[in-house]
Amino acid sequence: MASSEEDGSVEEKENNNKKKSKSALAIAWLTFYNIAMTAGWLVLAIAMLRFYIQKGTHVGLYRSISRTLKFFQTVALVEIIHCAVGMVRTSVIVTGVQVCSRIFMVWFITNSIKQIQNEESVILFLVVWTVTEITRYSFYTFNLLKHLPYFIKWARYNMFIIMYPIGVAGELMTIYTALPYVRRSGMLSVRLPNKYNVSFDYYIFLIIVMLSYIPLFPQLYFHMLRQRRKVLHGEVIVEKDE
Ligand SMILES: CCCCCCCCCCCCC[C@@H](O)CC(=O)SCCNC(=O)CCNC(=O)[C@H](O)C(C)(C)COP(=O)(O)OP(=O)(O)OC[C@H]1O[C@@H](n2cnc3c(N)ncnc32)[C@H](O)[C@@H]1OP(=O)(O)O
Repeated sequence: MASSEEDGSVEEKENNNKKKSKSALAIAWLTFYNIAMTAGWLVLAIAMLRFYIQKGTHVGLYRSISRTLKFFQTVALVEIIHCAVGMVRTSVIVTGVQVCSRIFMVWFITNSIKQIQNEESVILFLVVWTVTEITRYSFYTFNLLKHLPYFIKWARYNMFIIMYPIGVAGELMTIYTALPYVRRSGMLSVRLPNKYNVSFDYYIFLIIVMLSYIPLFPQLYFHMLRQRRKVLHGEVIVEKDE
């Protein structure tokens, strides 16, 4: 009896150790990930600033930073995995919408439609994304290291109030500007007749994407407002299953 109790406690200890080492591994990974992402977005910020100071114009800025932007924004897909495996306490859907809409903007809008790369709206969302991501990833890093300066916490849960709508405005204006080029070129569209008997109109798809901001964006915005109340004002929020 005593020995089986002992066995039980040894097993329990082992399980606890496993859990501990797993979470330590997760913390190590997240710390590395957040530091790398903070650095990546800082590199982007510096590159954009240098370009503008040297050239005195935003024309050509997107092209000069596009590789770095594509790399770091695409890597953010990992965040969906973080949520899916329970490494972070965030909804997969909320993160999925946030990350996929960014990936879509980068790869299927700005990267694919060269004519719009010098639009001011592109610079608008790029600047907003960059400021937001430097704040967000440094918030996660310092939080994991348990040395979170209040101004970073404050910035993380206040700046989005203004930044989110500005970023969304930049994205929507960019898609809107892209519409005539997409219509004229017929890019990424599949016309009938073809052997698979399917058709796809990228122009219509973009209009649907723009419309989908109406139901989706408020959900992300209200999610952040709830996070703000929880973190800054200590409110206990009962989340519905998302
Ligand atoms: C195929 C075509 C698709 C087209 C779809 C079109 C519709 C799109 C509509 C939406 C448009 C969005 C546009 C957007 O791109 C515009 C902008 O971004 S503008 C710039 C302003 N943006 C922001 O401020 C972004 C705000 N959003 C976010 O921060 C996140 O992305 C979000 C997932 C929305 C919220 O984050 P989260 O729920 O994680 O909140 P918290 O930060 O408070 O964290 C919660 C807990 O999780 C821990 N956590 C999360 N991630 C990490 C990490 N990487 N490392 C460590 N820890 C992490 C965090 O610490 C919290 O833990 P705890 O609760 O234990 O403290």
